[in-house]
Amino acid sequence: MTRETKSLSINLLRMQEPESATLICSQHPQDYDMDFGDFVSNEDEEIDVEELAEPWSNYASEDNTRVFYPIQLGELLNERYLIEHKLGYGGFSTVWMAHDLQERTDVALKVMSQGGWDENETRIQAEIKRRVQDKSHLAVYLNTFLLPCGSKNDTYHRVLVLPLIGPCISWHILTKSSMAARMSAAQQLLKALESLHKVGIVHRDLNDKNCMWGVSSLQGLDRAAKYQTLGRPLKQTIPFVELWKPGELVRPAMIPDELRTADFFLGDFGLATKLDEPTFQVPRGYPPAVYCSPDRLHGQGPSLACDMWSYMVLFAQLYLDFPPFYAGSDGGIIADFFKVLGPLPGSWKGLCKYPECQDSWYEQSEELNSIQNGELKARIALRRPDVDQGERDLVESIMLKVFVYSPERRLSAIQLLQDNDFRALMDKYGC
Ligand SMILES: Nc1ncnc2c1ncn2[C@@H]1O[C@H](COP(=O)(O)OP(=O)(O)OP(=O)(O)O)[C@@H](O)[C@H]1O
Repeated sequence: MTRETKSLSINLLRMQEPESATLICSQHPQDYDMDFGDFVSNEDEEIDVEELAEPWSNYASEDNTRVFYPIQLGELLNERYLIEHKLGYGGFSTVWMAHDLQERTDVALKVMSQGGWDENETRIQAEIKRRVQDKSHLAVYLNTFLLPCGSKNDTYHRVLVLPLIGPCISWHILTKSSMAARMSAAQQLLKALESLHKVGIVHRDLNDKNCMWGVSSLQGLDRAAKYQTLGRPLKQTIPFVELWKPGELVRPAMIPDELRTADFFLGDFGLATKLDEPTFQVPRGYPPAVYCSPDRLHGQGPSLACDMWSYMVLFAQLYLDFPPFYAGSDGGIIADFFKVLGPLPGSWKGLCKYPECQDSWYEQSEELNSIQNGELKARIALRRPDVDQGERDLVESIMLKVFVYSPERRLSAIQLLQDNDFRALMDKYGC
């Protein structure tokens, strides 16, 4: 780190912690002020960072599209946001924990890749901020700004300043959470979807990574205490790429269970679209196969009903610990739809995205329907042997109101929130 950066960091610390900074600086200026985590010191640590951080190749691109913005811990963005830790990354961004020196609060900065990938998300989030009445379960930006890219004046990276939330849905968290907490999350997610759908916005990418619990505020903690809570950042200079500015790969923070709140949020609106959007404005893309509705996999366009299918996969995951359909079986996810829900509509034959689809999966038969209907029941019983048959029947009935091939016949978010079976299950868990 250069002398200039070091003195900037000391000044920043003074701004952040006016009471104690002078004293700490004079006591341990080197140990304390410059503490932005540890560089890897052996091969194991290097592997650790490589596995959990974004691939270094995301910082290099032959055609200059989708290039990530290199960032170092301790950097100050927009003269206001001090980068303190890493939170995660996606296909289009890195996400960092920063201390907002102006508001004296911690935020998440989603630093979008170059190449226009920010445009749809920013536009839709602005629309949500303007038009959605109840935004309490939607992770939308508080602010946005642009970072110029290198010496080129015409290129930039967009940054979305988001409320700090996380972690996302994972088996690890589900198995440690009460059923009441999981069902409350399912209800909050449905309310998030209802408020989006009311204004005609389709999310199009509902999956476990985009649904997150809240975190308690770290307000009042100095950086050392934050690192003690979230794990010290482990970092490595971005290797192999000739960068126009310094940058680091950083292992993401671990949000401890005690910090997780009962609030639940839907985020990542990168693929979201308005129903009345002209086709050229609709970004291409699908949710991961296990969350994707069968109509989309057979060439139909996005609709509110495709979000509802993805929602029901998440509801099932929250209830059963796992998504209800398996993409790994022979023939992929379509084979599993056939196994669980029976033959797909005959009119979809030949339209599937996947070449392994068999024509016989589209042939209607009463006998197959009755056998296959037992499969969902069996999967629920396998995953939830601890609950009584009455509750398992209720859950199956809820799932079958949305796991309907025809999008027109799927219950909407508003209908499901008012549905007697859904209400009965939520009431049982005090939601
Ligand atoms: N507000 C937030 N607070 C804490 N962590 C966040 C926040 N937003 C995103 N993250 C973390 O960063 C990761 C990447 O975010 P996000 O999915 O929005 O990025 P993306 O580039 O749009 O990804 P994708 O390729 O899935 O579209 C998330 O999985 C999550 O771990």
